[in-house]
Amino acid sequence: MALISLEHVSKIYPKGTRPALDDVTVHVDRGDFVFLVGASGSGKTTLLSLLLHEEDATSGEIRVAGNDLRRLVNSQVPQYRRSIGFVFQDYKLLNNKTVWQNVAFALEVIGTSRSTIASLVPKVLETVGLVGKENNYPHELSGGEAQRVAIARAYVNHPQILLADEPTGNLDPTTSLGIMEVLEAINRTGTTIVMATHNEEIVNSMRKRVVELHNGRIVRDQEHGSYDSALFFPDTETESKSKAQRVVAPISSAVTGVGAIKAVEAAKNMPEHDANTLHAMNAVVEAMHADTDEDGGIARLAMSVHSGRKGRYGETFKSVETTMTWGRGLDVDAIAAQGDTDAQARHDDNEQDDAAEADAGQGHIPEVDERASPEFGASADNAPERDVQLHGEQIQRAEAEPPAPPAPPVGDAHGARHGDGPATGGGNDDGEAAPRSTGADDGEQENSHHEEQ
Ligand SMILES: Nc1ncnc2c1ncn2[C@@H]1O[C@H](COP(=O)(O)OP(=O)(O)OP(=O)(O)O)[C@@H](O)[C@H]1O
Repeated sequence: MALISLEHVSKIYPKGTRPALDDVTVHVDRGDFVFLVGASGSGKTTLLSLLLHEEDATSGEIRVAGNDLRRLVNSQVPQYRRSIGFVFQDYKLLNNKTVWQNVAFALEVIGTSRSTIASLVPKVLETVGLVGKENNYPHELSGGEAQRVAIARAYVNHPQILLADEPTGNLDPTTSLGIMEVLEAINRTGTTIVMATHNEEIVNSMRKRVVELHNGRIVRDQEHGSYDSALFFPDTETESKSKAQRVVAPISSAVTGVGAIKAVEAAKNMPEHDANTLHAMNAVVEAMHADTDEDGGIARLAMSVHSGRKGRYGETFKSVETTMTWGRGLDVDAIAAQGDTDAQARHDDNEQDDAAEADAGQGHIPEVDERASPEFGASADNAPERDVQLHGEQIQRAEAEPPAPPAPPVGDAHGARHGDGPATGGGNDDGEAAPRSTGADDGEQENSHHEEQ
């Protein structure tokens, strides 16, 4: 039985001109790690919002851990959300609380005893590499540290599902690597992760399952996908280099040096659930120490980061300020001002180019990287035209034409592969009581995930 199951789900917002999600069928098994990719506006956040029950589907059926979300009454929603951890691009930390208090708060709101909180919080902070930052307030943290607090808070009660919406969207590549290591370790302990991302390099390196949305429809569901398979292995030389990288596998982490946790003693005298959570936390620590990067995803990502990959991926590793044009946390005014400056610079350049072309007698052909630069937007919509792989078919996108129309959704086909039919009955599908918290209902988060921190 799938842990998460969407059957013919559509979502039309009141002011929407088209469905944000259009007949989406997808199943996620327990323990999966799924990347949700797609251009801005393709429906990734909407899908996560439906899973969190922040929004209701217009039609279709959603079941999460045995809960039929259509039948969830308001009073059940907080309890439901406690079985799901979520992490957002802009962290959503409580600004008037320290790192320690932010994580502790997620436990306080579900009635965890003080002694258990006192035991758990240091361990989860150790797990995510934040020892020494316990008393810092959010404004005294780097972006990577803030995101690790958010992950600690989302994970402190060991949810069976972790949803992440662009968790590395505001972070530089090296910091993102540390975040991915933590998420990977959490996933290895059995937590199912669904992560929406625009980050090509992460998706390409990790080679987890990739579900791609286009205009609200699923156009790709690939077991070990990349952001764009045709791009990632454009030729055999690149592929063989990649294989060589996998053998080297050095891991540089922002979260190494975490000490092993002696769980057994600490778990004595704890309520059963708290003890389970502590054990789960230890499992994450062990997973990170075990260095069992079995499929080499973290190693590949580390190699990409440290090699400062150039060429087609060059834009990915420019500084975050110049690449993350989709980032919600960016200063729009500054970008607009920069745009004016850039426009003037382009105007000046064009005048020079025109003069040069007149001399040379040939047209100006823009470089690929130039068109992918921030002035054009680095989103998939504006990415350089290229061959794309949809449903195993090679589709040639014509230069300067709009993106190819979406292929028919593959949700049904995938459902046949993953689907076990809709869950029946209430409660978790494994018969366990739902884990109690993730900080999902910690007041600030419940309001809206568009809220500014
Ligand atoms: N509250 C809303 N009301 C009306 N339309 C909405 C609302 N939220 C999202 N939409 C629309 O639904 C579509 C899908 O948006 P969504 O935020 O899910 O996309 P996304 O893939 O997450 O995009 P991004 O990568 O930019 O975050 C878009 O056309 C968007 O304008």
